Amino acid sequence: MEFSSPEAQRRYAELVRAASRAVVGLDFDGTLSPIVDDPSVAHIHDDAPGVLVDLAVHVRALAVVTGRPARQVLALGGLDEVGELVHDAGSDLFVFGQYGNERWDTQDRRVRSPRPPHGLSTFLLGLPRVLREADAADAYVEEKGLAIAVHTRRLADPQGAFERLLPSVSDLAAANDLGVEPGRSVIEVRAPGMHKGEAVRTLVRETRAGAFLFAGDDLGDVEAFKAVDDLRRQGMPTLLVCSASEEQSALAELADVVVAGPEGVLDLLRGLTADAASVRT
Ligand SMILES: O=P(O)(O)OC[C@H]1O[C@H](O[C@H]2O[C@H](CO)[C@@H](O)[C@H](O)[C@H]2O)[C@H](O)[C@@H](O)[C@@H]1O
Repeated sequence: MEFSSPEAQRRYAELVRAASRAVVGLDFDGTLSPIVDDPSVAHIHDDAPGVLVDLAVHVRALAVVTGRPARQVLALGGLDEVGELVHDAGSDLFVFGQYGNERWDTQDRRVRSPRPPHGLSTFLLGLPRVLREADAADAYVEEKGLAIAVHTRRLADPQGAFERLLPSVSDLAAANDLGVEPGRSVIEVRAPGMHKGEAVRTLVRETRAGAFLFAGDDLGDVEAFKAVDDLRRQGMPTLLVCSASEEQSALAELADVVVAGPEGVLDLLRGLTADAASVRT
């Protein structure tokens, strides 16, 4: 684990001392789940359920905060079962899906979801022309109910296709009152307004968190990082963790700790569990 500064190392020690009041917020793709070509089979890392349940004994709550639909991440992560074990350990598991538009938690156990934004069906009708004109007709289009994600990872030139598509997909989104969320070989189109930072604020309010760790890997996590940074400025012990990849470096500059992908995230959480246990005894 590589701290960005001595200050960051001190922040980790503060978080350990405040662990019993801490919420641990985790992105899914690229953080709990290794990146794969086909988004429909991006299962949680094999070790993650056990690591989360072990950590649950020491913290106030765990949360998965993702761009995925909540039902899909519950399935890919086996999070219903993880939630039962987390609950048995005396903690709670929250799932914020679609960048905070959907939610599920171990108290309620139902997915709460708003209606899809009005412009989404018109956007979808115009999308094939935009894909053809950007020479990306074979891009994979993931329909997520509240959003549409255009994936370039499986094209011959993923980055080139991404760059050709971003302006025209953004124009079509704006014409339908929608916003864009660029990510790792993906451009997501969804209603503007909600983001992962709002999920962080909701978690703090509902759990009365006294400390916060957030781990993410992509641009969609920047708002969560900003919300946690606000908490830090108010005096709360916090830690920002970047699950590093060669594809995206934006979060590394903002993080206290940079770790090597999901394996590194799980190692950090194992360390936090051990350190929090030693503080309790
Ligand atoms: O907020 P996240 O949990 O990081 O989810 C963001 C989007 O991730 C997914 O796409 C990414 O993961 C795929 C599977 O590993 C990969 O093929 C793709 O290139 C990545 O961008 C997902 O498909 C989206 O729906 C999520 O919103």
